[in-house]
Amino acid sequence: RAIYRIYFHPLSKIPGPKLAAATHLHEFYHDVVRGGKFIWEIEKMHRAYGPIVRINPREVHIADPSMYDEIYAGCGRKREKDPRMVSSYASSYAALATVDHDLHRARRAPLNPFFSKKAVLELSDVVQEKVSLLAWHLKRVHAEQAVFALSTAFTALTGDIITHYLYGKDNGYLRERDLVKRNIVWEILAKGTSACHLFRFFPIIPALTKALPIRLMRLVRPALSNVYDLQEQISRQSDEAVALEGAKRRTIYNALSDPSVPASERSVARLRDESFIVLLGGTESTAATLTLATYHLLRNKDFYSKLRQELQQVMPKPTSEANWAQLERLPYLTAVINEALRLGAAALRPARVAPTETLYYKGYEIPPGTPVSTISYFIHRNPAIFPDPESFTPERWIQAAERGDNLTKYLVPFTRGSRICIGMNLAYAELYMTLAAIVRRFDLELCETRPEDMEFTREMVVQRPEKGVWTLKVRVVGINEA
Ligand code: HEM
Repeated sequence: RAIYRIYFHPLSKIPGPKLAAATHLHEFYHDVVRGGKFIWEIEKMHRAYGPIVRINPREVHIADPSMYDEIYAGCGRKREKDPRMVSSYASSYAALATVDHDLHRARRAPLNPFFSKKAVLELSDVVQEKVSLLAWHLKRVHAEQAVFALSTAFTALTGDIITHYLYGKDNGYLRERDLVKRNIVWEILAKGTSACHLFRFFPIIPALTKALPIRLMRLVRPALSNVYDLQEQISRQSDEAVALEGAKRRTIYNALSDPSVPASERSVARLRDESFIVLLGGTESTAATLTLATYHLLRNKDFYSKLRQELQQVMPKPTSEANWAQLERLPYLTAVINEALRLGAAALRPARVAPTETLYYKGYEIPPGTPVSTISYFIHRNPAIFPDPESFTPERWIQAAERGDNLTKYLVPFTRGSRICIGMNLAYAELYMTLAAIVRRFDLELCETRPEDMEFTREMVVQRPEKGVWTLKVRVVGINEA
């Protein structure tokens, strides 16, 4: 089999190491055994073999932005997911994990209306309410002179916003004094995402786990109790949401269980998986981006004061409120957010499959049905596009705009095409409104946060440091009220 894969397989002409072409064990070792390290092997392969590499027996990785819109195509061109890749999400009925192009479109359709720019702007008050609660915590820890885990607070903020979208009622994470106490989502993200690579290689594990009753699973694998808690919570909240007759706002859950959705798509499994992914997807990445942005703003106080000065244009008083539509016109805030998305976005390998098209790249032919990927990390760290790529430099976006360069075409944290992140507009609203509210009013200082706590060394769908999750702690040293 290895001989066939290396010499006779349709991908045998694609450059790459023979070991990677012969066996999946190479990837298994680096991602499962070493824990999310295969991304660095891919980086080495590109250094040795150029922009197109066969990274395993069946997948091609291309680190060239000019191919991005071919791989992540939209406009009616069919793009499917790789069945082997989607099992890492352990939620096979969610749109995110749906392989087939047409079924994905059908599953995404009821969700779309909630995430258009107009819909997100109309729900600005939901975001604003949670941002105000975060401000309440900042005032509280200022009075107590306490160290504050801001990264955890961001997870509570985004978790509360997305549960409000899902069920019309938030989970109350921000209402707790101890922000971790009831936040199961935070716990799953902090401890559970390391299983993503194992699930990819052994999809039977999540499938079995879901097929068995939760009560039995609690006995078989007690270590996953937080996942079961969340599953039970989702079922409970789903029931409540349906019972919420005459709710002021239509929720995502109502839309998924609407009679206009085909009966086969209204199963408990479908609703549970979609809610689970929207909840996790809507919590982690935005909170991580807020964490990274704040970390860099605090490491360089010039960035912080420059941003505060700019914010005064739309927030004359420190307590003024501004929505995303007002804030997105501010070039420096936009540059800070772009830079945080460039450096901090999810590091997953979002493979796409063109089921009926042959793709061509520099004389190489990629047959239909081949998983092809580009990890955004490689585009975002390309020094020809972003000189000194590791440095957090908001000014690069301002200078590019002055030169008339459209640098944003290389910013792909949400991917593109038919499978682009559905929550992109909500993420932007959260990023703009939260950063603005913090920077305009609060003076913060970094504390108990080492550079290695914020370093990306492991890919677990999202970026992870060597140990645990990105952790940003601060002290509130001043509050501007006048
Ligand atoms: C900075 C914040 C965010 C980033 C960087 C991000 C990134 C991504 C990426 C890269 C994908 C594609 C994954 C793949 O191809 O396998 C994706 C999909 C998705 N994201 Fe996000 N995301 C963010 C925020 C959100 C938010 C706030 C939500 C809330 C609803 C969300 C929900 C989803 C869902 C449901 C999908 C699947 C879409 C589909 O397959 O049609 N994300 N996201």
